Amino acid sequence: MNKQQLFENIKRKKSFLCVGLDIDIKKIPTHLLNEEDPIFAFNKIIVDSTADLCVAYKPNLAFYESLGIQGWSAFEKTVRYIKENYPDQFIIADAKRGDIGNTSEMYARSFFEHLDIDSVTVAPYMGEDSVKPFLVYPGKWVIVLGLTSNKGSQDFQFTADASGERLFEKVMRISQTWATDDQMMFVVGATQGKLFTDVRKIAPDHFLLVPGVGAQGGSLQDVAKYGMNKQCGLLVNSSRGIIYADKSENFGIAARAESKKIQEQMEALLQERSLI
Ligand SMILES: O=C(O)c1cc(=O)[nH]c(=O)n1[C@@H]1O[C@H](COP(=O)(O)O)[C@@H](O)[C@H]1O
Repeated sequence: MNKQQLFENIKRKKSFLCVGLDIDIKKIPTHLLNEEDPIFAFNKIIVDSTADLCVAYKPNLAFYESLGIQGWSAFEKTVRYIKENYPDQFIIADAKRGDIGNTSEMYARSFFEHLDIDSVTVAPYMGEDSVKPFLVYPGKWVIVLGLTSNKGSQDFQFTADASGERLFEKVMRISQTWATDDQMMFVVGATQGKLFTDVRKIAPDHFLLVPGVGAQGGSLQDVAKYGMNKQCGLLVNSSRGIIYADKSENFGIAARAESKKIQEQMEALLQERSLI
C-alpha cells in the first residue's frame, strides 16, 4: 500500500484509527481459554467488530512472543485473517527491530516474505545499515522511532548538540534521507502534544504512527491540531483502551463502541481540515 492509498482509505472510512492488538492472555475473558487458540479467537472478534472503523491494526510482537510458539502461531493466524478478510487494512508489526545489516535482513524476511505484513517498527539507534534491509521491499514500510510516548523519552531524545538540534530531530532528519515518505513513517507519541509542531518542521509530509491516546492519556485533539497535514498524515493507535474496554463476554461490542467514539472524533477533525 502506498501513501495515497492509505489516505484514500482514511477518507473513505473517515478514520485514521489504528487498533492495537496487544493481547495479554491474563486479561482476556476466561470463556475464551477453552478455545484451541484463545488469542486468535479474541483477535478475530476484535477485528470483526472494528474493521469498518479503522484503517490499520498493530499487533505488538512482545505480547505474542511471551507465549512462545503458541503466541507466534496466534500472531501469524491473526495477520493472515486480516489479510484475507480485510485486505484494505494496513498491518503494522510492532517489533522495534534493528541490528547489523546481516541480521536486519532476517527480520525483514520474516515480516515481509514469510508474512505479507505492510510495515514494521524499527529502532534507529544502530544507524543506516540497520534500517536499509527493510527498505528493499516495494510497497513495504519502515516505521522509525522518532519521539516516543513514554517518560523515558526525556532521557536521550531531547539531548541537544552544539547547534541546538535535539536527538529526535537528528534521527528524523537523517533517517528520511534513506527512503521516500512512501516507505518511511515515524513514531511520535500522542503524549508529546505541542511538540508535533517541531516534528512537522522536520517531516511535514510523512505519515506518523501515533500511540499514546487512551491508556497513556495523550490527546487526540492536540495530535490533530499540531500534527495533521494535507494527507492527514496520522495513524493514531489505541490498544488497551479498545481491546479491554470491557473484560466480559461483551468485549467485542465494547471495543466497537470505543472505536466508534474515536472514529467520530476523527471524522470531525478531518472535516475541520476539509480533508473529507
Ligand atoms: O512503537 C509503538 O507503537 C509505541 C511507541 C511509543 O512511543 N509508545 C507506545 O506506546 N508504543 C506502543 O503502542 C502501544 C500503546 O498501547 P496502549 O497504551 O495500550 O494504547 C503499545 O503496543 C506500545 O508498545
